[in-house]
Amino acid sequence: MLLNILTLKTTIKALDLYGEKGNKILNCLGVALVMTKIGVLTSGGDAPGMNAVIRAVVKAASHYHLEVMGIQCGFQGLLEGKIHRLTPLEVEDIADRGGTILKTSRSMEFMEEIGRKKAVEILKNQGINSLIVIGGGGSLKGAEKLHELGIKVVGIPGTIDNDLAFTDYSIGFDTTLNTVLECIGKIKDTDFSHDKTTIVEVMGRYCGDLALYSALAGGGEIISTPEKPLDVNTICSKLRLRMSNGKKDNIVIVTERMYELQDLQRYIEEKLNISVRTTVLGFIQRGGNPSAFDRVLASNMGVTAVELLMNGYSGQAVGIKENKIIHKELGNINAGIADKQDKYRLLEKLLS
Ligand SMILES: Nc1ncnc2c1ncn2[C@@H]1O[C@H](COP(=O)(O)OP(=O)(O)O)[C@@H](O)[C@H]1O
Ligand SMILES: O=P(O)(O)OC[C@H]1O[C@](O)(COP(=O)(O)O)[C@@H](O)[C@@H]1O
Ligand SMILES: [Mg+2]
Repeated sequence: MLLNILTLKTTIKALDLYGEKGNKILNCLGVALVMTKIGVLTSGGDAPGMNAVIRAVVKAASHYHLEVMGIQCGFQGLLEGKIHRLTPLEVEDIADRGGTILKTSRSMEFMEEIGRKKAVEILKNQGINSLIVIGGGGSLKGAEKLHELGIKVVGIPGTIDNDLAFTDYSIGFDTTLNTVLECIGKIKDTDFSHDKTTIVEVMGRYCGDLALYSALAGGGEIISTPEKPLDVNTICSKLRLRMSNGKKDNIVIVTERMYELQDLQRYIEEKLNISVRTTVLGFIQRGGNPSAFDRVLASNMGVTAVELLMNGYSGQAVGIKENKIIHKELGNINAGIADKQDKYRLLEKLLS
């Protein structure tokens, strides 16, 4: 009997019937499914659109007659066995909600090999043989390590930072960009009224995309990013030039972690003899309803991840390149932040 099941499974795979049809055939014969339970977790900083991915995963799995187990609080929750079944009904109305219904964490315990081995044991005990990890670069590194330990894993980029070179967009980036632009628009109203200059600090960790795309969208005139940092004197000379051209209210967008903001503000005030204010946008940037773009992207990536697992893939990350959904080996994605020279060149033309 066992031999027959194995033969049947091999035939199903060879005929590319893995997935819905394959499971149905096995189901009819009363045989264990090819892939029964998929685990899903969100990890690292939350990002708008993570819920839309969870919905897509559960809905797609249900479409293919598979079960999804939601793992709460990221890798840490996995280590603590916080696992429950996610039904399609539970995820019916979550696509428009910010944050993550599964909650998330940064786990030190999972950084250690011993922690990861414990995680594998817990997954096996729960009968979870496939896992979808939604998170940023660190989370996808963790996913890769689980794959190396024998778990079938697919990663989905979910981070507001957009700091993963293998994909043009990570889920959450578009929503956050829109939030940044909305906030800057409000700051501009008051800056204009007072002929004031404001330094706006945006998130991004070590990636300047939120600052860069904000400026491209008309949100700010001077930007300083980890990829193209400006020293304080260059910021002052750019501001001086703009003021001599008659522009008295100016926005300077900087990526977090680059400056002591109080020092930067004081330096500009003293050097140019103007009044400067600083606004750190902070966690406002991470919350809020996901944009339509993020929701559609999330749906696309969530369904793709389920189908990849059904087709026997593991150790893959789903991404989007030139408007096409792609997948790439997790081991090959962490090459750092994408080169955005073309975008910086575009910006130069918009600011002159
Ligand atoms: N090199 C790594 N090996 C294993 N797990 C990792 C690694 N880097 C990060 N992780 C796990 O992923 C979690 C989230 O990573 P972090 O970098 O904080 O956020 P993000 O994934 O959103 O970029 C970490 O707290 C840790 O549990
Ligand atoms: O939530 P924390 O731990 O304060 O971390 C703040 C960091 O998280 C982010 O908001 C998102 O980063 P990740 O997606 O890599 O977790 C960064 O922009 C920021 O530097
Ligand atoms: Mg990150």
